[in-house]
Amino acid sequence: MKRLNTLNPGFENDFASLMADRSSEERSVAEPVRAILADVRTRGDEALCDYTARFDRLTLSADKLRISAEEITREADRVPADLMDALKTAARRIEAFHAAQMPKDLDFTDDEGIRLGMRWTALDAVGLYVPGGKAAYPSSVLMNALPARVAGVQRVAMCVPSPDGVLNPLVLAAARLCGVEEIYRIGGAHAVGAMAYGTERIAPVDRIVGPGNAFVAEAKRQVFGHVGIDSIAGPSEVVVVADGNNDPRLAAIDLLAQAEHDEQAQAILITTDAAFGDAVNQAVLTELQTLPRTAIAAKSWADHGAIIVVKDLEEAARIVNQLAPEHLEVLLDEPRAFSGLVRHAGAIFMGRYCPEAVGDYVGGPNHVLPTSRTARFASGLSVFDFIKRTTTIEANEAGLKKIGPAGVALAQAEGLDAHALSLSLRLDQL
Ligand SMILES: NC(=O)c1ccc[n+]([C@@H]2O[C@H](COP(=O)([O-])OP(=O)(O)OC[C@H]3O[C@@H](n4cnc5c(N)ncnc54)[C@H](O)[C@@H]3O)[C@@H](O)[C@H]2O)c1
Ligand SMILES: N[C@H](CO)Cc1c[nH]c[nH+]1
Ligand SMILES: [Zn+2]
Repeated sequence: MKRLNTLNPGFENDFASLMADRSSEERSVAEPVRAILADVRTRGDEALCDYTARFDRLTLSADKLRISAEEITREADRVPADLMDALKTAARRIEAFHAAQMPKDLDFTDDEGIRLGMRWTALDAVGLYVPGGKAAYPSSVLMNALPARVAGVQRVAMCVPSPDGVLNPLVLAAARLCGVEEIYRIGGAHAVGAMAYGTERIAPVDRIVGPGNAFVAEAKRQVFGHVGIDSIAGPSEVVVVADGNNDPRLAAIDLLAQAEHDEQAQAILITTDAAFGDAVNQAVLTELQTLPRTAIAAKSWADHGAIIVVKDLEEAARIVNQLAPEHLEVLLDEPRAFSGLVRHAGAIFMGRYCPEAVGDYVGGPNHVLPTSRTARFASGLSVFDFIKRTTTIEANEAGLKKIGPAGVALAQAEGLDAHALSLSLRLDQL
């Protein structure tokens, strides 16, 4: 864990190295991922089976890549009723929030008599990545699949690894709840490659969405352009902004809630109170002694964790904006005022009773969020990742007469004579 204090002379250097930390890790997986993607493109299903044996310890033949309808039913039926109720509560809230996002088409005639429009169309085929290496993520099934369903996507395929061949009943129950039937038991970069390029058994999709580890995030980055992606939603991150008026244990647990996802996850505390920072660190070390996922969380905290002491909340906000974290938790009396200063964060959790875990499961907004400072330009998953726009222009003689001559002038200025003629020949007929 790094300790930083904005009053220390070396602060700028320390902070720069904290920010560089994320990108150096991404660079280290770029070459292995490139090789995996190239191999999947060349050898298709055979490569998928080889990588699944190597990384997930599961020997497969190509005809077993897809999880059968019988397996889905068998596993999903094993989920106890109370857990199904929890899943339905989450699904209801997530679906309602995403339904509220759906935009309206535009259709109007402007002052010059031209009818203009913009209509939204759902994508034909999307691929959902649901992580499953170090933990199972039924919640990510809901977060991926429900916006796709709300948007009206026709074909929804899903990849989820099953380490050692073990299927997760709740993951399959969540898929069934969302109407997802095309599910492949593969993960990692090779699953992303399969959905992007297609193989003998897996038809390619138009866009790949969903979170994953560094290999998955890098694979999505590399297939972008061939297919669309939502964002770089890699190893989890949280920045907790807290004054000294908090329970150090709660702040510590909130940091560990992200650290326990992955050794590469990053949890950062920013505080105006140095003594509180020390107390939180002590509480982290205490909690690590009993948390079941200690090995992962302790490595994340040791390698990527940080406590930054700032002189005031304005300084805290400036640092948050530079970090552009996936999640920002604001443990202050006036969280709304502070969040007004924040321009770059995937999602903000406001108030002492709104830990980030609310958003992971039952808040409603999506938990698939941009990491590695990409919240400077990217947003969390939403219905907008499953729809696209087409604009329309409709002009009659009167309209063309009004706006056509300006078009002719601009076409001639660009030296594009056929463009100019396309307009002027029609104008000449009027
Ligand atoms: N940003 C978000 O929105 C968000 C949401 C949920 C989870 N997450 C993150 O998703 C990740 C989930 O990671 P996970 O590991 O549990 O599941 P995962 O499915 O993302 O990754 C597991 C797969 O990675 C591949 N893999 C493992 N080691 C490899 C290697 N050395 N070379 C190539 N491929 C390899 C394997 O195929 C394995 O099945 C965590 O980092 C978590 O923080 C992010
Ligand atoms: N915090 C993760 C996003 O970084 C999402 C998640 C799912 N389950 C638990 N947490
Ligand atoms: Zn989480």
